[in-house]
Amino acid sequence: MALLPVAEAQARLLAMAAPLPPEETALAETAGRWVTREVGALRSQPAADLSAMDGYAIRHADLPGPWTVIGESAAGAGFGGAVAPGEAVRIYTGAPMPPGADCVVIQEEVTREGQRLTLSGEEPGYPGRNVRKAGSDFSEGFPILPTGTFLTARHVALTALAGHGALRLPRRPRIALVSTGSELVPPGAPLRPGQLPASNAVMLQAMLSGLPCETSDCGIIADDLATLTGCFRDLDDHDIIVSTGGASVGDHDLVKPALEAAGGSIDFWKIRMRPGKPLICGMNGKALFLGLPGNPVSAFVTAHLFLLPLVRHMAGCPAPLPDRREAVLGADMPAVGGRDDYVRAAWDAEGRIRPLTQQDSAATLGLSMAEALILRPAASPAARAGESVAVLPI
Ligand SMILES: Nc1nc2c(c(=O)[nH]1)N[C@H]1C(S)=C(S)[C@@H](COP(=O)(O)OP(=O)(O)OC[C@H]3O[C@@H](n4cnc5c(N)ncnc54)[C@H](O)[C@@H]3O)O[C@H]1N2
Ligand code: MOO
Repeated sequence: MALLPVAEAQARLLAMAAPLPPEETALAETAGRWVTREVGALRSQPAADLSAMDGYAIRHADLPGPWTVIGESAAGAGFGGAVAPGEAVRIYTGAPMPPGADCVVIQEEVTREGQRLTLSGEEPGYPGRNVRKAGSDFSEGFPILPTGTFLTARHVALTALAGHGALRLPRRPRIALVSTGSELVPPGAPLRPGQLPASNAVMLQAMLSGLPCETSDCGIIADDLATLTGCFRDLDDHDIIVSTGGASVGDHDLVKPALEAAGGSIDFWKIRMRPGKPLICGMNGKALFLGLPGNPVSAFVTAHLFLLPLVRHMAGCPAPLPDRREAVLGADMPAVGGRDDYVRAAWDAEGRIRPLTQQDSAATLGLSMAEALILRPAASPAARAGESVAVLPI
């Protein structure tokens, strides 16, 4: 069977899903999610001309004073009247400018005796000095969050000031993680000969932890067709089912037959990549199904290239594929075989990218040291240090 190119497999996977329907999301829950419909300001900010400093609101034309203080304007409680020639209003940062006044002299530059105010230092240089004009940040109706915005703490502040208490954002996908393999036991559990701690589910949970999704670990399922089939059947209320292990061609690799026996379907299997070739993609009821290879490095690389983009896509991200950039190679690399090679690599002191020595797809120590994957397309000739290569930061 011909292996599917990575880009084609990614496109097919993303085409199988759409951003999930929106739900009302409290502002405190919006960071790390994407806006799928432009959001406009419900109010102008500031709503009125406000003082930017603590001092006295005056008319610039009255400089250099003196003035008679006729009242006070504090944030939340403005001055009821207007400022006439020769008058000043005590004012605080964030308080509304009284009508008639057009600038603020800061309190450090004036001397006050009773209601009499005189300039003792520097005058405000121009009309409008120390005043925030109404709408100078943004005006009502302004599109503060264009479609596709990735929401950060900065956007949350903006959105609150624009009058919103919540946003309608795609619901977070619910993801079920299934570790297949009769040899596996939970991390930290006692091991009998031949047993192995299951690392993939905790790794995937860590990879997904920064993304808007809900992850549940459905535990370890033995390599038994009936058990695995029952497990997959029970999970079709999730948005994404992710299994690890059992994706290849051995007699105990049961994910494909179990998915089919559960009523699911396979869309594609086997990708032109190393590691990660046996990746399975299909549907199980309404759930998207990703069968990642069991080898920890293969599971990591396929999750980086397929699972995380799928989650971002369902969460409304307009460009869900992993970041990719050019870097200078710090060491020679051999010619590449028939699959795109995702080589675990780290930056050297000169800022060049160097492949790590240990490239086995079961070697987690090498994976832990990697800072990026060098992408070497299938059939590439040998590359020399100093050449430019494509790199995916991880
Ligand atoms: N004859 C062939 N053999 C293999 C092929 C092939 O094309 N023909 N493909 C190889 C490739 S490439 C990969 S990758 C592996 C992956 O196969 P599976 O997805 O079926 O993985 P398993 O056999 O179940 O496990 C592989 C390896 O990883 C360990 N494992 C499994 N799950 C976990 C887990 N949750 N945590 C930690 N380690 C796990 C498992 O014990 C095995 O050692 O197949 C090649 N074979
Ligand atoms: O594709 Mo496998 O993931 O080489 O080990």
